Amino acid sequence: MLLEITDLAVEVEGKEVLKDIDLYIDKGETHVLLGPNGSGKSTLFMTILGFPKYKVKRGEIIFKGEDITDLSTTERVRMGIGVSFQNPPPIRGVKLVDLLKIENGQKVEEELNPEIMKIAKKLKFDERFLERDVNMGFSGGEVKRSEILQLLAQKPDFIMFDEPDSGVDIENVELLAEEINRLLEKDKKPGQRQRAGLLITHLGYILNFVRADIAHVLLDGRIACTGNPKEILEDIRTEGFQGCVKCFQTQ
Ligand SMILES: Nc1ncnc2c1ncn2[C@@H]1O[C@H](COP(=O)(O)OP(=O)(O)OP(=O)(O)O)[C@@H](O)[C@H]1O
Repeated sequence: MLLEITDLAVEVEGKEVLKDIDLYIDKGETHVLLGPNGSGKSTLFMTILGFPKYKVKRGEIIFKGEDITDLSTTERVRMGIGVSFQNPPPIRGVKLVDLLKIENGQKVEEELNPEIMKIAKKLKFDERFLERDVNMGFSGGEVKRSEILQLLAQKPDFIMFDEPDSGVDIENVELLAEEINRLLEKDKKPGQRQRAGLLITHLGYILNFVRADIAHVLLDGRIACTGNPKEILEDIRTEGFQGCVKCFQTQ
């Protein structure tokens, strides 16, 4: 198992935001996290990444067989955890090209790895764009594409995507999805994949292009439903999240 989360409870600024979270994600799997605003989806991401504000009150997080519950974010990233943020902050004074080199394990003095340059061009970034400071004045779609490009440079084994399709136009969603599929090794057979992903989506549009194996619905800080992504999305569309409450109550 790549990631094992058991009995997790998390507090943010003194408020219990997550409770009783059990989540198991194996290599080759793509999981989806659904749930209404404020249900705790981003909190779960931040906790897996180990941001100090998110205090683990109970439970543990095991990654690649190692207990990472008390490790720093830097150590977790080094072990192969990556994320594309919903609204990453601008970084004044740091050029995108230099960040990509660091994420790719290169020295800033070197030329950017030609493979990464090729992917950058596929994502519609030219050399001039890469010279810009990270996220400074980037459009919404450019931010999302830059997040995916950075992940492609970093090549983490466990990748979290926080609403990769929000605010992205149709053409660019397809482009992004193609690169997400590349990151998640969808071209290989499931048994041969080394990576796994966890994806937050509100409307599920991205799932028309990125195949997901399992969906979980977070309600009020708890996983209320787990199952087939298409069926769960359909349930939510027809019955709202209350449909999931029923499912939770009958468990
Ligand atoms: N830094 C913080 N300080 C105080 N409360 C917080 C903080 N971060 C998150 N919360 C609270 O935790 C709850 C869960 O927030 P979270 O951002 O995880 O939800 P979400 O499911 O990702 O929502 P959305 O779909 O709107 O992005 C909310 O009530 C939020 O106000």
